[in-house]
Amino acid sequence: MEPVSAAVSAVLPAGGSGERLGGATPKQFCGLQGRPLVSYAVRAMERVSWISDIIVVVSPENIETMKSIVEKYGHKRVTVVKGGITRHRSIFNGLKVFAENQSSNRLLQKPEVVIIHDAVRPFVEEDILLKVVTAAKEHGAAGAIRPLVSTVIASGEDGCLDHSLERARYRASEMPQAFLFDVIYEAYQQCTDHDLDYGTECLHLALKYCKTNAKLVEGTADLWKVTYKRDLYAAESIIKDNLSQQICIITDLKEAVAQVGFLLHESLKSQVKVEAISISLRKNDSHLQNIFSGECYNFLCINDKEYATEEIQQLVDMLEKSNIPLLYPVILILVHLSISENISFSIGLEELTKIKKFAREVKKKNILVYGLLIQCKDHFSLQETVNSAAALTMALIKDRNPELIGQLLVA
Ligand SMILES: Nc1ccn([C@@H]2O[C@H](COP(=O)(O)OP(=O)(O)OP(=O)(O)O)[C@@H](O)[C@H]2O)c(=O)n1
Ligand SMILES: O=C(CO)[C@H](O)[C@H](O)COP(=O)(O)O
Repeated sequence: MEPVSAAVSAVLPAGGSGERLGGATPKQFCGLQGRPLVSYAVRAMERVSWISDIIVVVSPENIETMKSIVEKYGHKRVTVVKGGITRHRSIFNGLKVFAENQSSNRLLQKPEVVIIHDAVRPFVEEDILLKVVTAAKEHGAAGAIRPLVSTVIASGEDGCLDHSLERARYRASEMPQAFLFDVIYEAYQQCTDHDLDYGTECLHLALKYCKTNAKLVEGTADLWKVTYKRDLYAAESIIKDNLSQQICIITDLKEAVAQVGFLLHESLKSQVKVEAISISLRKNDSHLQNIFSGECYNFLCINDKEYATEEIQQLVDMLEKSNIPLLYPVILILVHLSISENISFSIGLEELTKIKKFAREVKKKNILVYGLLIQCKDHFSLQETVNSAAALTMALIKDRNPELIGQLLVA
C-alpha cells in the first residue's frame, strides 16, 4: 500500500464511565501489566510516524489523571481535551480543537484526514490505520468491520421475536474509523441533540448529513472493544502473550557457561524466538542495544559466579536507558550455574537475601528479576536439568508475576 500522502491526526474518545464493566475506575484507566489501558491506545497511535496530533478526550474530572499518564509514560504529540456526556459529544469536542479556538487548548493544524478510535481498543495496528485512512481519502469516510458473532434479532412490543436479520449480510462496526476532516466536522455541526445523545455510529452521521457512503474495511479480531470485565482479562493475556515472543540469552565467554547457554537456546527455540549473545557487559555491547530496540522484553543472564552484582547492575542500567521498562515490565532471569561434583546446594542464605533485595529495588524500575539455579553434577543429567530450566523460564516470561520476584527457582 502507498504511504500516506495526507496530513492525518487522531481523536481518541476516552470520556466514558465504563458502566458495563462495573469497576470502581473507568475502564480506560484500568491497569494492564501496570499501565492504564488508555496508554496502550495512545502508544498504538504514537508509534505511527505519519499521525501528527493525538487528541485524547476525557471527562472533566479525569483531565489531570490523563495529563499525568501522558507525563509518566512519555507520550508525545498528545493533547488532552474535555469530554461530553455521550461518546458523540466527546468526539465533537475533540474535533473542535482543530477548528475552533478553545479557551484551554490552542488551535491545532487542521488535518485532511482524521482517525477516530476508541481509547478502549488497545490493539490497533498501523496496517489497519493505513487502510482506513487511504479509503477515507478516496471515499470521504471509512471504518473497520468484523463478521457478526451472533445473529441480530428484533423483539416486538410483547417481548417476542419480531424478525431476525440474515447474519451473512450484516457486519459489526468496529474502530478505527477515518474521515475527511471537513466531512465529519460538517456532520457533527449539523447533528441534532438526539443524534448527539443517542447515536452510536460516526459513519452514520457522515452518511446522514454529508451523503458520504463510508468504505468498509475488514479488520482483525483484536480490534474488539474492552467492554466487560472479562475483556480486561483477555486484553492482559494478549499483552502477556505478545511480550513473551522473544528472549535474549546472555552468557560470557567461559566454556561451561556458553555450553549451558547453547543447550538452553536449543531447548527454548521451538517455543520462542531466541537471541543468544556472548558478551562482556562492560563493553556496552552494540548487539545488545539492537536487541533492546528490537522490542525484546525477556533476558536470561547466565553466569557461574556466586552473585554477579556488577554485570547485572550494568544490564539493568542499559535496560533502563533503553526506555523499554517504561512501557512494559521486563523479565530478567539470573541463571546461577553451579558446577560441582557433589549434590550439595552451593548458594548460601546471604546470596538469596541479596537477590531478593536487588529484585525489590529494580522492581521500582519495572524490571522483574528472578533467580534460577542450574546444577551440573554430570554431563548426563545436564540435558534434563536444562529442559527443566527452559520450562521454568517459559512459565516466568508467560506469567510475568510480580509477586515471585527475587525467588530462586531450582531447575
Ligand atoms: N461520554 C463519553 C462516553 C464514552 N466515551 C468513550 O467512547 C469509547 C467507547 O464507548 P464505550 O465502550 O461505550 O465506553 P463507556 O461509555 O465508558 O462504557 P459503558 O457504555 O459500559 O458505560 C470509550 O473509549 C469511552 O471512554 C467518551 O469519550 N465519552
Ligand atoms: O460501536 C461503535 C461503532 O461505531 C463504536 O465503536 C462505539 O464503540 C460505540 O460506543 P457505544 O457502545 O458507547 O455506543
